[in-house]
Amino acid sequence: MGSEAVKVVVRCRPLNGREKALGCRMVLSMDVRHGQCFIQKPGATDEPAKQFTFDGAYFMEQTTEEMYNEIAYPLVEGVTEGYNGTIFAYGQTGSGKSFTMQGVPEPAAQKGVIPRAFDHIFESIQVDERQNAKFLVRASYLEIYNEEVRDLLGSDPKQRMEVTEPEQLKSPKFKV
Ligand SMILES: Nc1ncnc2c1ncn2[C@@H]1O[C@H](COP(=O)(O)OP(=O)(O)OP(=O)(O)O)[C@@H](O)[C@H]1O
Repeated sequence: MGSEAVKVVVRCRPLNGREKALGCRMVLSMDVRHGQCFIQKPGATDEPAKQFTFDGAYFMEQTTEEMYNEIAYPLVEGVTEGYNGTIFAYGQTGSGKSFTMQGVPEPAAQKGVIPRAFDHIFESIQVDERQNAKFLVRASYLEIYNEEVRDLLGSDPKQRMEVTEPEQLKSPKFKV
């Protein structure tokens, strides 16, 4: 994978029970090695498939473990060396964002990006051999849904937070 500052990868989940019951068919295929997706219009076999290329492509059988090792690992490794890094999942409802980021405990290969990043960071801290090195790890867990912000670790995760921009700081700040 190249050395661009921003990388975009795509993941395809299997059809769910509801989609199968409705008789939906998979219209997507992938060339995983080249990060390419092909979308074939149903019933239009004479039309060429629409083709899209990403920095990475993950199809149904690929695990979060593979995704983490290829995409997130180098980024989190950079964070342990003092660089900033962001991973975010984007997609319509039910597309698999939580499955990828939070994951499921079983099978182990589908453990999510967030718990993997936590393990990775704390392992790096444990093996850091610098004398007197101190580490501060902070975590917050916010939901932004329909322009509304909620603190999911707050005493009332349903309480809506106000987004303000203090004049002095000139940077956005969340306030309850
Ligand atoms: N790669 C995958 N393999 C198997 N099942 C998956 C995969 N991705 C998602 N699923 C399943 O699809 C369903 C929807 O996924 P998920 O809840 O992660 O979607 P979401 O994008 O977080 O949705 P929402 O925006 O509504 O919260 C879940 O039942 C999840 O277990």
